[in-house]
Amino acid sequence: MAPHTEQLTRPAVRLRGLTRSFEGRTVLDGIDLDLPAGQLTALLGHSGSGKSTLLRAIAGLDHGVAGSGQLSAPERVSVVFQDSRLLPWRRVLDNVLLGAEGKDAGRKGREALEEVGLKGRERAWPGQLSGGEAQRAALARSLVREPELLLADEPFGALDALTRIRMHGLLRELWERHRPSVLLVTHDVDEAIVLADRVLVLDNGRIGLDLTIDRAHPRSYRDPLLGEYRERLLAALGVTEDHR
Ligand SMILES: Nc1ncnc2c1ncn2[C@@H]1O[C@H](COP(=O)(O)OP(=O)(O)OP(=O)(O)O)[C@@H](O)[C@H]1O
Repeated sequence: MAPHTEQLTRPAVRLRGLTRSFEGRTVLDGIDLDLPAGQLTALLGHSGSGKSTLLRAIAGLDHGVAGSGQLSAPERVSVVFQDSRLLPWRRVLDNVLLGAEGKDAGRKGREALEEVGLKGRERAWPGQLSGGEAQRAALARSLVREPELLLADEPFGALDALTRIRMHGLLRELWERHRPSVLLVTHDVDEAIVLADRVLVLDNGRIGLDLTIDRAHPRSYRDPLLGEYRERLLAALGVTEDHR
């Protein structure tokens, strides 16, 4: 393959035989996975199935955890968690700029805050933000680094239903504008279906289902054609009619 072709088709993340275990208990059991550059992928799985373990491995945040296998990921990676992790003693803009370098970092930080709808809140303290606003600031902080890969671990899990729906729109919008590869860990099947182009289910330490969601955006939660995907994902998660 010519070098430039390889460059174009090279996945952003490549895992081969990835294993991770804690105290002799295997959590990830030989995962093979490619995440193509620029794709928005969601990762579902039961509580304790290893979603965060996988995300932390890809982020390189799991030093000291026992494991093996091959893993390659881009250099510029941003991670967003369920809580915003803003430093309470720094103003919002200063939080966004933490670790950002270059003489135009300030301008980029202001632009990122404007993109997430926080223009005018640059000098606010994190304690003055609502939960949704704090997550917006966390997204702005991740954007400023212009990540090739955005890893998001249940970023909307602590938000109320209405705010969550707004944040879905924002994430999709930001993704369309910047096109990073995204791996979104979530418990919410509908969130996965509405946002992602591909949904993975982690089961018994492996990728149990790898589903392409072939519907145009923006998607509606009420789209009956999404129902079929929902059924398949719920079945893969072991949720049957009796459990609903
Ligand atoms: N640092 C650790 N030490 C010991 N065990 C751990 C550690 N981190 C994770 N585990 C265990 O590994 C398993 C997978 O945890 P992980 O947090 O990856 O699951 P998860 O799918 O993200 O769960 P949830 O959806 O509840 O957040 C769990 O049984 C957990 O107890």
